[in-house]
Amino acid sequence: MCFYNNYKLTMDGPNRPAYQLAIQLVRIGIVAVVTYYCATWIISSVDPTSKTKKKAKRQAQIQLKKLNDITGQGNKLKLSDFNSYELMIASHLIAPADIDISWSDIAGLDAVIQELRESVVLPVRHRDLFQRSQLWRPPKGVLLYGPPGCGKTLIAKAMAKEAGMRFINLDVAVLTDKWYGESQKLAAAVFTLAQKLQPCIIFIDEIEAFLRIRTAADHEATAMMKTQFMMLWDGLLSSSNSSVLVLGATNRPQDLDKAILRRMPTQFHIGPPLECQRLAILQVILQHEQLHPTVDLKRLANLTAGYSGSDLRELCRHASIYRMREYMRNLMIKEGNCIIDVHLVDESELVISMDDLVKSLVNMNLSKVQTGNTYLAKNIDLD
Ligand SMILES: Nc1ncnc2c1ncn2[C@@H]1O[C@H](COP(=O)(O)OP(=O)(O)OP(=O)(O)O)[C@@H](O)[C@H]1O
Repeated sequence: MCFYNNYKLTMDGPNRPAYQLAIQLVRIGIVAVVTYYCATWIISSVDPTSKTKKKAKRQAQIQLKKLNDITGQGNKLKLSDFNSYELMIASHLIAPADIDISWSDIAGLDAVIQELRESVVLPVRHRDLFQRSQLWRPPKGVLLYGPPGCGKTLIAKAMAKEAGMRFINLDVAVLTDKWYGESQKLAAAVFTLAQKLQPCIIFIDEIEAFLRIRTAADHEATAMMKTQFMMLWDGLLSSSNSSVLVLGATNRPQDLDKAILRRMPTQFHIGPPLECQRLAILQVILQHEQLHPTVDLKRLANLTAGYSGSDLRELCRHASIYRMREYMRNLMIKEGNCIIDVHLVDESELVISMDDLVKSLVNMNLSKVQTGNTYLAKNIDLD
């Protein structure tokens, strides 16, 4: 008993503070973990971008998986290789296999296509050969400029597809995050992501909205972001082994900062289509449609001076809808309000006629005149 008491005294004596200390440490640990999770939860519920970030992460996951499905085993991309800013940008990623545009979908721009194939696509596809000379390397910046709806986005996508390049369709609104500091991190992420994914195109539509001439009225954060964007771009320019291309499209090249124009030495004007180009565009748009023998595309091309490719597409779409509506109207008169069996649809009655196209043209001209776009008001001889 005496021995036990002595033992307890000696063991409890020195051990007691250590035991207390251990208890304290465990308590501190628990409080730290609880505080961390509470703080994270509060920050994420207060941060209005947290939902967007989660959504972007999910989207990025899908896109990266798609890329992995077509990449070799050794080059698999892992979600953990990217930080949260890169994932925000990766949600705007398009894999070449997902691009449904090829050169054959673009009409009337053969000279531009030829030049882009030789200056950008070939050096990317035959990298080893073109690495031999500094002067053969593809440009790091290309600018497509011209009026809206004339094929700039089509060219960008077809180029990415043919060159097998990953395509970041940069949504500038993502970069202009109102949370100070975020914009710069996102701008940096655009380039680090592109480097990780190369060969890669960073496509910036309406680039003038983002990189317009710097003025004293610029917000400090915007000015810093622009400067940083240019610095990162310079890093790209000085790197000899990166296959990243910044491709900008604009309707207002005069609004672009001179420093940006200097970084995009290869520039192409995609102008309003001429008559022969309009004919080629109409042929491409209507290539899979059934046309009545009365359809005269040459005449239509002549009547559509001032129309962009996008206007021509709208014209054909409306004509096709008129045909469909007329068919439905006649059917309703004949059959009453019944559900139509698609197998019994008489295809010959859905053939687009010249009258449908001219009717669509007259209506479009009218709406253009009403909206002040009078250059399209060409008198149409309906006979
Ligand atoms: N050269 C063309 N060949 C075939 N289709 C064309 C052509 N140009 C335009 N189109 C049609 O017009 C649509 C819009 O073209 P696109 O988006 O490339 O224009 P854009 O120049 O990028 O316009 P924006 O400046 O408004 O972005 C295309 O989806 C296509 O249907």
